[in-house]
Amino acid sequence: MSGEPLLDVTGVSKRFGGLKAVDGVSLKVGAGEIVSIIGPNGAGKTTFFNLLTGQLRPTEGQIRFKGQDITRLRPHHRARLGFGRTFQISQTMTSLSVLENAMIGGFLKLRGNHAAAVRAMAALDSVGLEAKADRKSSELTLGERRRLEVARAIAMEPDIILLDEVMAGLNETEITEILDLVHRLNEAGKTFLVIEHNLKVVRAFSRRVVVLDRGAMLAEGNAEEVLSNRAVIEAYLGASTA
Ligand SMILES: Nc1ncnc2c1ncn2[C@@H]1O[C@H](COP(=O)(O)OP(=O)(O)OP(=O)(O)O)[C@@H](O)[C@H]1O
Repeated sequence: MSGEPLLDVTGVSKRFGGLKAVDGVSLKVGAGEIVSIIGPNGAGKTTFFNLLTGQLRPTEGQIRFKGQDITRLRPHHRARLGFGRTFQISQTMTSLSVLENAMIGGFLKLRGNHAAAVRAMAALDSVGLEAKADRKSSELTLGERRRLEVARAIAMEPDIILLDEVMAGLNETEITEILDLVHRLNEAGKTFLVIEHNLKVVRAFSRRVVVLDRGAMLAEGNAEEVLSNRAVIEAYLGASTA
């Protein structure tokens, strides 16, 4: 990573009562990287994402983005600065059209339906869903719905996109489609931080992997190094497998 990192997290913790869900995590992400975050259930991955996007405030630590301290900024301010994330398409959103769903991302930065629709169409085009823009989202397959979630994040025109288990429940073909999509967007300059359970996907996704265990960073490095690390195997797959 040369120069100032895009995202610079220093000693961030989050306490829920007696539980330290995130415990002193530091992480730098450079522009153009794809970094995967793995770890057992309850390791603190989603809590860490929520600290980054502002849904939660850290108990300790600092988060800098594009050189600015954003630790106390609200989620919509962070989104305007260039943070995008996927959110699952909820039941109520499936009654909206594919285009309307994608427009939700555009509204964050733009005023007016027309501007948001133009940007949303461009986002749908980049995920290969432009031909389905007028369909109800409920008509989409699960794989298409995940691509729509990515389109909604892209419509926010973010610098960094946080993907929270976008592969869950997808078949091999759909996983390959999303992998190709992320790599294409990455080549076009987007940075990704990805929570992923499927280790085959993690290997295909990224050169750099971060492992969280009980809130703390257990290991960090390239995928092969990290996934063959004994402490990681024990934490992630259980001591018997190590
Ligand atoms: N709002 C909350 N209040 C209290 N405890 C919470 C809250 N959110 C998360 N936790 C706890 O914090 C810990 C970390 O949870 P988190 O969801 O971040 O883990 P995770 O690594 O994303 O897990 P999974 O892989 O199962 O999604 C868990 O013990 C969880 O029960």
